[in-house]
Amino acid sequence: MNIFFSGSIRGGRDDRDLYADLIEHLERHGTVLTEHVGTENVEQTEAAAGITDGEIHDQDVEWLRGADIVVAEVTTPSLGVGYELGRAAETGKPVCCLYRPDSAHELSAMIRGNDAFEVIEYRDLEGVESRLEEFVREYR
Ligand SMILES: O=c1[nH]c(=O)n([C@H]2C[C@H](O)[C@@H](COP(=O)(O)O)O2)cc1CO
Repeated sequence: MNIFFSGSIRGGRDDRDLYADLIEHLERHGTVLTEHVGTENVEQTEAAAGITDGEIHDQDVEWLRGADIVVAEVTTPSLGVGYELGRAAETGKPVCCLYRPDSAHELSAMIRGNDAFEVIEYRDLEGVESRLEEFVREYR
């Protein structure tokens, strides 16, 4: 199973460690196409490799097309994550959005208000693992 994991990069990296943990968890169930979202210094690595924003966009959309499911951590608001979710919604792929309500960020109505998205509210990794697993198993 191919999994597209979406998480904030230029929107802010406060949750980077959590993304890495979620990706590690998801990798037990399939291939995470966007492993770099959880890695340190992702932008510096892309810049050093001479990858342009256009290439980042096109590669991302290609991975999105090849994904069976989409899992997004949406607590840190990100234009890129919102864009990916909008495109995913158009394809009808299963989308799961993970949100921590005890954060300072209110979840957008464009995410919570889309009935096609499964929104899981949680506090920490331990509290979300089994629900995430349920979601993944549903589409395996
Ligand atoms: O360097 C990047 N590489 C990359 O893959 N992305 C994709 C994956 C993330 O799920 C999403 C993050 O968007 P943003 O950078 O606007 O927070 O966009 C985004 C960037 C930077 O915008």
